[in-house]
Amino acid sequence: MNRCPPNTDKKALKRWFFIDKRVRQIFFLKSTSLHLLGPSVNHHIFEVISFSTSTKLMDIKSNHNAPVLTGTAPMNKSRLGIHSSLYSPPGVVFSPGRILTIPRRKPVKLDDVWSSSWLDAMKSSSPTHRKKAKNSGNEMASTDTDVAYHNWMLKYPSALASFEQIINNAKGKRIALFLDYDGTLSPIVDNPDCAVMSNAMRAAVKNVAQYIPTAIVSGRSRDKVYEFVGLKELYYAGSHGMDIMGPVRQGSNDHPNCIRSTDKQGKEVNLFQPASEFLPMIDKIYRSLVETTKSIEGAKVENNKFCVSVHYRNVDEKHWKTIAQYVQETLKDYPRLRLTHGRKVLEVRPVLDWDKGKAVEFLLESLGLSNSDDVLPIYVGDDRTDEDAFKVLRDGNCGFGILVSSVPKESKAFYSLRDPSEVMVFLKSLVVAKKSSSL
Ligand SMILES: O=P(O)(O)OC[C@H]1O[C@H](O[C@H]2O[C@H](CO)[C@@H](O)[C@H](O)[C@H]2O)[C@H](O)[C@@H](O)[C@@H]1O
Repeated sequence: MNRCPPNTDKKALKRWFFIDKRVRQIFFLKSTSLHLLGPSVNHHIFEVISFSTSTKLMDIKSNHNAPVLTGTAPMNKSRLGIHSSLYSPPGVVFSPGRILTIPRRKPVKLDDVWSSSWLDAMKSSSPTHRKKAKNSGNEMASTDTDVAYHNWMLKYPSALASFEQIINNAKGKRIALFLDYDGTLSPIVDNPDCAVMSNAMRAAVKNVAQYIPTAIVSGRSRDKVYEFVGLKELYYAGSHGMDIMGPVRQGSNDHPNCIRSTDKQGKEVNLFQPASEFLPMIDKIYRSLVETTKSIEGAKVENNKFCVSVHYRNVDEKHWKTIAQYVQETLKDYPRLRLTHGRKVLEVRPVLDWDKGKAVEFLLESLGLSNSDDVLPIYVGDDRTDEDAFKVLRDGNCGFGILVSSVPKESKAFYSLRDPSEVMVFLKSLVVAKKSSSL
């Protein structure tokens, strides 16, 4: 059943057909062979389907012409942390006769598959890359991108447009605010050393921290992010939450890796470093990665104390595969380290059950704000590592995440903000609400 919306002009008609075609293709894949393709493809499909309007999905779901799956299924990429994209998985062909064909491939070495999977992830973790890819196909003009973003916002409403709702939910509750740094408080820039925060943003963060307990939770080393933010009114968690400096609270934080320390102002604090035993290993792999990637123009390796970032933002795309291979080779000697993907960055970190979500729980406990119905934690972040925090809040049904993104992304957040400038408006609005006693 392929019903077209009535009274549409030519341009809208073309757009509708494109979206409809895309959703139908995906639905055929979903309805027949999802289990054969593995969780990463499942995620991919979920993401694409979230763009469609419910009316279109209803039309499509009523189509029972099941396709036939032939060929071999691609490798399950989920264990490599592959992110979904808006496009069909490479190698999957949708034939006009509704027969889904996955081409047979020559047997390949596992290593080759791994590096090409890494490459896929590197490409899909770059929103600008995805945008270029769409436009180069001439299938999706900018208006269509806008339509996609608009549809996405139905699922992740703007935290500014929904501000009144947020305030109503927060009435009578104590808010705790968690802020990611790069891409949230400072715009993404080519040189990670130059990701400074504007004075206006600094003032907004300082202001909000006067009314609401506020912590920065970053992938950067704690020292580095403190250098950028420079506000003593906040709590800081660096290295994706593996280095937390929080308040001292009697009877809490009795974790084995928690020690009393003093901050830069001489105040007594709790220092929690669950990955401290990895320090020599991280230092070693940092030096190896600097060495192995030095021949690749634009590559930059950053030591984030308990994790290492390998940046490829300034590397020509034709060398991305080489970077992936080098990092993969180096990691082979370190089974206790793993890799995650960020925004044009490969993140090497300890195999440890600790992430930004755990850091948020830890800080809430330190602040005496855990297990309390009258606390509303809000986490604002833009990256995949922030998803761990969004998930903790969503699953615990205790607060919510706000995803900062100018492109549609599947997320565990509840709300969205387009970019750091909207984050700043949101922070200022919280202050106004606090001052006017609306909160
Ligand atoms: O958790 P975050 O505070 O968001 O830190 C994540 C990574 O952010 C930085 O890299 C990103 O921002 C850079 C500056 O805009 C950009 O050049 C880079 O491409 C991005 O990936 C930081 O340099 C990394 O160490 C952090 O892990």
